[in-house]
Amino acid sequence: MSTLKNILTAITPVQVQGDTSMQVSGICIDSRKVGASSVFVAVAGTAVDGHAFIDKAIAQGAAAIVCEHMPQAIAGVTYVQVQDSAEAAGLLAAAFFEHPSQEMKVVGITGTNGKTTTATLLYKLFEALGYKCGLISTVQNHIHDKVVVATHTTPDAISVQALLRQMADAGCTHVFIEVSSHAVHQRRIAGIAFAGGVFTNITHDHLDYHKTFDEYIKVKKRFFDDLSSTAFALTNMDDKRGAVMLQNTAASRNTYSLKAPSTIKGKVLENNLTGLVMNVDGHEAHFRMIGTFNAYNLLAVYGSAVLLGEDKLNVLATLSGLHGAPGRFETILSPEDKILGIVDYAHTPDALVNVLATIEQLRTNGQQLITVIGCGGDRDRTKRPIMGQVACEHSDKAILTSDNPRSEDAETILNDMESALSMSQKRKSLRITDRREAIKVACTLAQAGDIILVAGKGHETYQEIKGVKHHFDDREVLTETFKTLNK
Ligand SMILES: CC(=O)N[C@H]1[C@@H](OP(=O)(O)OP(=O)(O)OC[C@H]2O[C@@H](n3ccc(=O)[nH]c3=O)[C@H](O)[C@@H]2O)O[C@H](CO)[C@@H](O)[C@@H]1O[C@H](C)C(=O)N[C@@H](C)C(=O)N[C@H](CCC(=O)O)C(=O)O
Ligand SMILES: Nc1ncnc2c1ncn2[C@@H]1O[C@H](COP(=O)(O)OP(=O)(O)OP(=O)(O)O)[C@@H](O)[C@H]1O
Ligand SMILES: N[C@H](CCC[C@H](N)C(=O)O)C(=O)O
Ligand SMILES: [Mg+2]
Repeated sequence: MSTLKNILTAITPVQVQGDTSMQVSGICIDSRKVGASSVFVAVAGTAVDGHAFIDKAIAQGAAAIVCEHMPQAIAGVTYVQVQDSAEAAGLLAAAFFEHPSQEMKVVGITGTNGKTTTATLLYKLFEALGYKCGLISTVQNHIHDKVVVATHTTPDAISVQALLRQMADAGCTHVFIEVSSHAVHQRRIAGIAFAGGVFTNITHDHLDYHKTFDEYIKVKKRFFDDLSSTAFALTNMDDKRGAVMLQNTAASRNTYSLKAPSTIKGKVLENNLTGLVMNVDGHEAHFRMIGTFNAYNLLAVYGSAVLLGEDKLNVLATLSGLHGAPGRFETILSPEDKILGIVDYAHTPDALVNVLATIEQLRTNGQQLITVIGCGGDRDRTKRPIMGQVACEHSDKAILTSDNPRSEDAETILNDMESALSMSQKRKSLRITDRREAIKVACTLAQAGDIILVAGKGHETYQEIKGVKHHFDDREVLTETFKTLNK
């Protein structure tokens, strides 16, 4: 427990009205979770404005309210007016939890694709090197060896500080955290002292939220703009926007690439279904990760580890034996190895192009590729026609199906996916709304030697339809179907 006065030292309020000497029991951005003596921070969201719930928070026992606009009548609690309550929520939570990030080395990974893979590999690498580590990722969070369910890629400002406190108390020395663009924009990361920031890439996604690609770039860049001079920034120079990320950062500037000039240079020497052979920073190494896109993730991991002070050769030797994150290029062979199933989390046009290009490089003459793909509802609509085209263009057969329709009508999403298909692309496509059925049809069509890619959901173990999450796991469905069809 701390006093309100104590935690207020973390921010510069516009004004404070009322007593600040009381003990506070927690910081809350959701009135529904407010308990006695907690501080409610009213944040304007995308759906509603938290300021509308101030009375409810007071009725539930809030000791203080942090807000951007002072209400007309002030009742029995302390009010703290701030410029930006989302930012204040993070800073106050960091102070409430006694700045856990300052006790560890916290590295944030941002970019459209590759965050989970890079963060997970870093976590596995540093655990293998003998450190106790934390991982905050889309798939799951880890407090050393304890798994904590993940609800977001980057948790909200309060949850993330609570998680970091648990990590510091458990003796973690390093934390690897995915930093989504939503998290930067909503200031979920305010109050985290980063030891490093990594940029993977930026391509089409989330334009429903950020509206324009320029805005999306600016938000990602802000993460680097906010790094301190003691931190490192590491960027991918082969990405068009890689250099921009470093433009205004106070952190040390470091770069990696396969093509452009950079401080950490890599070269792919071999790329096949067993993994990659690369030259990394002058040393040859074999990795279990598949595809050129993973060569970038490996360089980001290697670079971060070296910038954190680890020995280069030790890093490469340890990294060599590691597998990536679940649901990323996860292979499932049918009984007797007749058909190769690949489950991948590609849910952006760029990720889909990359994974299909990787399969194209690896397949041999005569192997047919059948792709099963859907697009999520309540997310960027403009990526749907592109993903439909990409799937048809790079596959022998594309089965367009549902992903997580969420609140949307699955048929509307499929109409969007089909809307830009050319005649020849249409001829290659099938539309099967039910995802289980779509996977079954793919398995029925596949002949011995063929490849089935099931993309978009990766590690997910549910399908969200109209607010209900039904159990669904692409890997399970593929495995079961292979068995029942005896393929
Ligand atoms: C679009 C989006 O990012 N929404 C996030 C946002 O919610 P919001 O702005 O819609 O909140 P709101 O409902 O308008 O409410 C505003 C405020 O009023 C409060 N409130 C609301 C109701 C009430 O009764 N009382 C109350 O106090 C809310 O707690 C909130 O503080 O803030 C919430 C609290 O942090 C998040 O849970 C929520 O994530 C939603 C569920 C979500 O699906 N987000 C996705 C898009 C997301 O964040 N994805 C990224 C990864 C993307 C990627 O990399 O591919 C992620 O980091 O997970
Ligand atoms: N460096 C990369 N460049 C391009 N595509 C990649 C890269 N790494 C992975 N991918 C593709 O993107 C998919 C998602 O990868 P990953 O989960 O690591 O990304 P992410 O950034 O964490 O995604 P999310 O935004 O959902 O959190 C993978 O399944 C793969 O198809
Ligand atoms: N972090 C991404 C995940 C997308 C996964 C895909 N299966 C979907 O539901 O669109 C998002 O929230 O946009
Ligand atoms: Mg992720």
